[in-house]
Amino acid sequence: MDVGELEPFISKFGVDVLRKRGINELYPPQKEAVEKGIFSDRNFVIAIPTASGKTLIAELAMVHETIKGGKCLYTVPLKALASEKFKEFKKWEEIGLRVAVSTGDYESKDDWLGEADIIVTTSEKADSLIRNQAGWIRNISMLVIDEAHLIDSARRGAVIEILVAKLRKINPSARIIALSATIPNADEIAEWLGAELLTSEWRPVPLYEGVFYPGKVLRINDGRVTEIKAGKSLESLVKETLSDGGQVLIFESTRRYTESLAEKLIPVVREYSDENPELSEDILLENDGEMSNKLARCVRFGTAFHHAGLLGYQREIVEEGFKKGKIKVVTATPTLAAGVNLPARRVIIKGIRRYESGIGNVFINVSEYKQMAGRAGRPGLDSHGEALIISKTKNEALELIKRFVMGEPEKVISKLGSENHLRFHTLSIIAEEIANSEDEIENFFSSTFFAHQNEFTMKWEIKRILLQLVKWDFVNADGSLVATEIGKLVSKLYIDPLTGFIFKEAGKRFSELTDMAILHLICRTPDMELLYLRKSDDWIEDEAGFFREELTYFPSYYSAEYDWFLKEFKTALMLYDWINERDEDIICGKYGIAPGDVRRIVETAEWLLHALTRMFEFMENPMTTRTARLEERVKHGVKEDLVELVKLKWVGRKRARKLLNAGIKNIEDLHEKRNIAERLIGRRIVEKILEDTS
Ligand SMILES: Nc1ncnc2c1ncn2[C@@H]1O[C@H](COP(=O)(O)OP(=O)(O)OP(=O)(O)O)[C@@H](O)[C@H]1O
Repeated sequence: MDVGELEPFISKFGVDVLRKRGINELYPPQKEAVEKGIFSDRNFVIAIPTASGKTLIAELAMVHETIKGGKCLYTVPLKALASEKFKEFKKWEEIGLRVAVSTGDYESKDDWLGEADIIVTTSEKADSLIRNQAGWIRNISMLVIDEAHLIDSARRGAVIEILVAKLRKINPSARIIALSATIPNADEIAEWLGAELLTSEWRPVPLYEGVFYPGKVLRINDGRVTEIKAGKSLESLVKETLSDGGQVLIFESTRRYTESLAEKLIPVVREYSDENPELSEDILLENDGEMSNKLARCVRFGTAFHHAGLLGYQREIVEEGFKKGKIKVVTATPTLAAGVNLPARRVIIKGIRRYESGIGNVFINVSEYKQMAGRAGRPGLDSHGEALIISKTKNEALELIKRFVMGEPEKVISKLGSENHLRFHTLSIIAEEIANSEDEIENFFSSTFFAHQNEFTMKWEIKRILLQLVKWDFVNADGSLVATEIGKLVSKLYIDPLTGFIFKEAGKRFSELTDMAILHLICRTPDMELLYLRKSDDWIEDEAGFFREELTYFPSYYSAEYDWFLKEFKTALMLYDWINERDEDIICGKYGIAPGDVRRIVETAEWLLHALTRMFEFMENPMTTRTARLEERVKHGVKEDLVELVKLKWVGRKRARKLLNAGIKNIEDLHEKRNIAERLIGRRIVEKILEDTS
């Protein structure tokens, strides 16, 4: 179908936008979506393979919707994906559509979004906007859920269901379009949404799947296995693709393996890659610790590793470098398959097992395998993509074929039933006055996917949770259910009610706490990501003993909570080192983590300190100024005297300290003493700082 045929729905100018992007013909599933009524007022579930043009189907529907005067909300699971989609959708501004992205702080209404036609955001942010009663939410006439199969995610899935249920309450006529990977029970999701189902196996680049064992590749085509001669090692597979002008993406099970493999492949890759001195230098822009240096060395010679320990800007450099062909091989943990669009001609799955504590090595899910394999093949560049699982022997290879290549992905199962999700969302629907009786709460949950999948009622769970919320003073149950003022605040802050309760109790009991005690307090909440305890972490106990008198809680050595407490304390101690300007590399070594972990935990701590400050403020606790100051220090990882300087982009804690020691306190000083600054932190960095502040 020529895109010209879309003119009645997206206007002539809309068609021009498509053509400018090089899109002249619709892909078969896109054509089917048009024929099935994507421009009608029906809901849709679109479950088709990766890169087969799902996003474009939603874009067309949204453009049509906004031309009709509607307003669209496009939700994604990750902040990084929101920016990616925002950049893509901005092309529609050419025809006058207003596109916006919002992933910022919770507890804001973002009123400026009222002006936008298409808003891209994470599911959590969308839910928080509803909680903060953003008026424009009522005008949303279309909700697009990207990666809807993530309803299955234990941590992030529940909010997707809640979002749908809330939007249906607020605006029953709003359309819903769910985009999903291919899953066996897409029909169940479609039934739940009362939606038209579109499934297809079509791919823009054909995908060959297979298994490698030394000397052979077994390729599966239409259920038949063909033996193909191959080299003896993973290196030979990489060489083969590179010598043919392709790129390789390799999945490994742990971060450590991705790093050592990327390094090991340098001698193979450098034969086929130009050196990338600038990219390599850029990797060290904000951090020059051990991991960053390792990555810089790899990137210089055309390989890279990609995992959650990298800093955000380093991940971007790797992704862009790979897309531009400067990086030929990326070794990644499975998180990359779920999040980023980074196709390669050959995908190699080396880590087909994952370590589960208490169980040992287990196979990954078939759906995870399919996500990874689906990354093979770059549209327009490769005639086909190839996904290969690495095995040691022919027997193992045959087993892997049966299990993964021929296997069916797992069904999507709702995770809303767990107590923490129910507690979190029950308070919110009471606070937002969506429900004010037990029956109404039950009725609300009955419109979720969980209720669609499960016959039993949630009556008893809801009763139990209500008792708890009343006991914590977040809900008043005299007559109809009403959220108390502090209960409303907890809901708007987007924290678990249990976190709210811990903060409230601390606010009642204490009017003076040390930095360490406050950091430990936030680490006691269920919203905090805790560090693991390693066998070599005996020293944590000694350190905890040292701070014993300051802490708000210190269980007995014999209690069941003691080990958990040590994890909380270890995390708090890491934050304490961070705000006292301990070297980041030393922190990483001391706690067994990478810079990306430090930043992730810091970001969570910052958010929780903000929530704590808001609650203390509400309770008129005198520690409010102290917790607010601590929030700033945690954000930048500095002692108090550096807070101003680190607000400049590219000025981290180390650079700021060097500058301050030389008497440079702000941007004016930097201009004045540019020569000194360049000597201290490097010419390129100073240039970047001045560029970004001019
Ligand atoms: N009809 C088309 N003709 C040419 N290119 C297209 C067409 N439709 C989509 N594309 C391009 O194909 C690429 C992948 O499309 P898109 O991102 O929509 O796939 P997707 O199914 O949403 O992928 P994912 O599963 O990763 O979310 C994009 O670069 C997009 O611009």
